[in-house]
Amino acid sequence: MFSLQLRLWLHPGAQVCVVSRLKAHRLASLQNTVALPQKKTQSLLYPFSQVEPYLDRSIDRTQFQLFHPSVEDMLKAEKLFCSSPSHKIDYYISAERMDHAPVMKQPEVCFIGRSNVGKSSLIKALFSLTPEVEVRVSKTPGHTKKMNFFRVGKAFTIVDMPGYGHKAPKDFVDMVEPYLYSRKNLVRTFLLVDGSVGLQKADLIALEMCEEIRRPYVMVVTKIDKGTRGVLLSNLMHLQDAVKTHTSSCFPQPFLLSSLNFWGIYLLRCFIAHITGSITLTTPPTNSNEGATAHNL
Ligand SMILES: Nc1nc2c(ncn2[C@@H]2O[C@H](COP(=O)(O)OP(=O)(O)OP(=O)(O)O)[C@@H](O)[C@H]2O)c(=O)[nH]1
Ligand SMILES: [Mg+2]
Repeated sequence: MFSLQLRLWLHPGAQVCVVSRLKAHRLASLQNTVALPQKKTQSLLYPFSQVEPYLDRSIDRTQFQLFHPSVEDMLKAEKLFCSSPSHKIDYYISAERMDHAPVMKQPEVCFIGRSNVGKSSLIKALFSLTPEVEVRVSKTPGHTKKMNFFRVGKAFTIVDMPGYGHKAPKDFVDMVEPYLYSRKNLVRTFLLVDGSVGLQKADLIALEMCEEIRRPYVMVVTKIDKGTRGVLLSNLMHLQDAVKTHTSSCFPQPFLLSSLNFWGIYLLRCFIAHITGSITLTTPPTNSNEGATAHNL
């Protein structure tokens, strides 16, 4: 543990992160978490470890841990989320319609889900090492009204989408569907589901839409800090069942996350860095599906 910390300080680029970190949440950086007790670090880095002991023995754990990078790989990914003069992270532009969306060559990932599910909060947590990048969140559903594009240097773009369902913008479908169908550089869609309430009717419609589009997408279970563990487990099992029986383009591993506590943020940073072809993993993925990068999609 100690030697890892030492190596971190010797890591090139660490300086840049330190400056941004002064203002950021103390858990925003993986470098701070390695000093925590092992169990706490484990649940921050691999949140599935929080629910795993409560799963029935008959349940296969493999699908929950297909993407299970090393701490070194997560550190490599984290560097991408630190802004520097040669690697600028910024809010770029907002678009109300697909034909207003900027043409970009970098691989892109987008976040969709019901209004209030925590899309903007998740992006804010991803960018917490660069607090000067403003991502607006609100407890009022329907807050994000446009597609907001954030550039991560020359590596990739992250798009925050308006939510569907309650108080969704009227033009939600006209805005988001054409984007999901035709955006050329889109390498992955992240479909967020609230872990404290589970799959809702609107989520099932979104799932169906993603299946129709037939582009790779990934489920993210948000707000795992909220509600009881029993409720989370039952919602997770239901979701896994839906993914198994009703999907063919969905990555079998759901990403468990709390933007509030930073659980799962490091893992997701690493996954994004991997699928956009921005890092090479030292530990090869165990499943060919998620081994696909921006270059071979
Ligand atoms: N407990 C808890 N609350 C969260 C989490 N993520 C987001 N929230 C809260 O959920 C509310 C909605 O968050 P947003 O990130 O604005 O949700 P959104 O999906 O972007 O919503 P729209 O822009 O309206 O579509 C805010 O009050 C957040 O503080 C989480 O991981 N845990
Ligand atoms: Mg939002």
